[in-house]
Amino acid sequence: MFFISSGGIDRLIIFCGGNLIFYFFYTIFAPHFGHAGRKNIQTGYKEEKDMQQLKERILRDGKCFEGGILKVDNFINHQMDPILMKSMAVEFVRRFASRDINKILTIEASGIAPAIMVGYLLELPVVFAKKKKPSTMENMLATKVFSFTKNNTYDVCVCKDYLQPGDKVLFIDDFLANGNAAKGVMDLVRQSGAELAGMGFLIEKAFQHGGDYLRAQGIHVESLAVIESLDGCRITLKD
Ligand SMILES: O=P(O)(O)OC[C@H]1O[C@H](OP(=O)(O)OP(=O)(O)O)[C@H](O)[C@@H]1O
Ligand SMILES: O=c1[nH]c(=O)c2nc[nH]c2[nH]1
Repeated sequence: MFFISSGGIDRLIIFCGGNLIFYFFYTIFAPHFGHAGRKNIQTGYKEEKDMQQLKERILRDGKCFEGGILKVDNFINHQMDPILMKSMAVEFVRRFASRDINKILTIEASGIAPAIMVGYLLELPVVFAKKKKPSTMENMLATKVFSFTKNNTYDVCVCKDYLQPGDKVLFIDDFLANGNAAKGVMDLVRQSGAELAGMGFLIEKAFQHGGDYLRAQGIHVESLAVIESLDGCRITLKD
C-alpha cells in the first residue's frame, strides 16, 4: 500500500496492492451498512413478508410445553439470535412504515431485545415498562398485568416523563397470547394521553385470542409468525 500526496490532502491518491485497504475500510464501515437511517431502512431492505426464517426456526428449535407454551429460548428470549432479531425488526419497520411513530414501547423482559432493534433502525427512543416499581421512580403510571407464563400478577409501571401526551407509540413484544401484557400497555398509553400507533409481536398464539381482542379494538396489529395450535405438542403455524 502506498500513499502519494500531491498538493496536500485535496489530492490523496491511494494505491492498493492487495486486499489490505479494502479489509481496513470494510472492517470499519461494514457494521453500518444497512443501518444508515430511517429513509434507507424503509426502502432499502428486501421484503420478507412471510418471515420464513422465523417460521423455520420456530419449527426447528421451538419446544412445546403443556398448557400451550412454546419455548423459544434458544433464539428469542434467553439465548438470542441478533441476526434474526434484526431481520424481524426490519420487517416491523416495513409493516409499520405508514404509521407516524415517535417512540417504541415494550414491557420487560423479553420485549426489550426486539424493541431496541426496531428503535435502532428507526432511530427512535425505546421505553420499557417495568415489572417492579423502582424506589427512585416518581411520577409514574401503573397498571396490573397477569403473566400467563409465570402465573403471577405484576404491577407494571412507566415514568410519565417517558410516555407523554402527543407521543405516538409503537408497542413491540416477543409474544402475544391472551393479550394481558398488551392490554396493560393500552392502559398505560391511555393514562398517559399518548396515542397507540400499533402493536407488533414476533409470535402470536392465535388460539389464545389476544389478537382477536386487539384487532377488534381497531388496533393495527402485526405478528410475524402466528401459531394456530400447539395441540398434542405439535407446532402448527399459519401460512
Ligand atoms: O399476551 P399475554 O398473555 O400477556 O402473553 C404475552 C406476554 O407474556 C410474556 O411475558 P412474561 O410474563 O412471560 O415475562 P417475560 O417478558 O419476562 O418473559 C411475553 O413477553 C409477553 O409480554
Ligand atoms: O416464551 C414464551 N412462550 C409462550 O408460549 C408464551 N406465551 C406468552 N408468553 C410467552 N413466552
